[in-house]
Amino acid sequence: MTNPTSRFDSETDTVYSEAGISTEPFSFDEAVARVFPDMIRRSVPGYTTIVPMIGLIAARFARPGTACYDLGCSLGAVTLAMRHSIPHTDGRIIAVDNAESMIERCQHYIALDDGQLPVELMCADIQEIDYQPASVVALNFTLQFIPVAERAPLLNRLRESLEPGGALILSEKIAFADSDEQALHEALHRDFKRAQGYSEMEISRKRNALEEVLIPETLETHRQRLLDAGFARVTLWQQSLNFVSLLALAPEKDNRREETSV
Ligand SMILES: C[S@@+](CC[C@H](N)C(=O)[O-])C[C@H]1O[C@@H](n2cnc3c(N)ncnc32)[C@H](O)[C@@H]1O
Ligand SMILES: O=C(O)C(=O)C[C@]1(C(=O)O)C=C[C@@H](O)C=C1
Repeated sequence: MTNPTSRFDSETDTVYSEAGISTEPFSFDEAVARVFPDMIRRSVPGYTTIVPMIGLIAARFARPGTACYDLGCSLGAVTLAMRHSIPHTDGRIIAVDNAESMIERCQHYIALDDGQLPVELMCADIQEIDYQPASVVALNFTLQFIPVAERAPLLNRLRESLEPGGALILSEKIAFADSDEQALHEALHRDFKRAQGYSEMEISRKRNALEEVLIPETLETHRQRLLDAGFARVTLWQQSLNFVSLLALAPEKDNRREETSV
């Protein structure tokens, strides 16, 4: 299949250029949605590899008759990757985002797509919806925008909605406990953005805008939170600089159900 990240017709991201907008905190508004494919590709090292790989991972874990979630779906890149990799059509992908400008565009791309697996779009807060029995849940650079104290309750609920052996894919920008390592990764990420054509001003403005909006945590914090939520195995399957993706697997046997049934 073609890489879903190349399906989107995107304008060049000039949101933080001279001609662009100001010093407001970052938000997923109309201006961002319009340039989003270009913005995320040029800001997140590894993004164009991670998206089709999530399709492959979903194909291994998706079970007929269950839901696959794309949480914080933006324009639906992960939804399309899953839709074209999952071999069955008995089930559905539920794609959720609380930004109207994203969901409207996502709707457009799903309508253009010829995949057979049903897709349901929801404009909603992923913390507030009821979850259906699921075999795959993807959070591709979404949890980092949820307030830190609310991350564990959300992951606990997602773990509960997963079928035995189900998979949660968590991609995040991470922080480092060691200040020298943190500084090194920040410098390398800045180099990456510069190599993608962003100016010093664009890089600095976006950094300021994201300051209290995107809160990165360490890899260890993410790993421990997933284990605490009841995942049986957590494995790092991708890292590019300070951007990682983890695969967390629900236990094959649902211990909690067994405990309550005796
Ligand atoms: C970095 S983007 C995700 C990129 C996307 N998953 C992809 O692979 O292209 C983060 C998305 O999460 C959404 N988001 C943030 N907080 C949310 C929440 N509480 N509920 C639903 N969506 C949320 C934002 O609107 C945004 O579209
Ligand atoms: O950390 C940065 O500088 C980023 O630009 C990262 C990031 C992300 O990880 O979501 C932030 C906002 C946009 O959605 C695209 C990329």
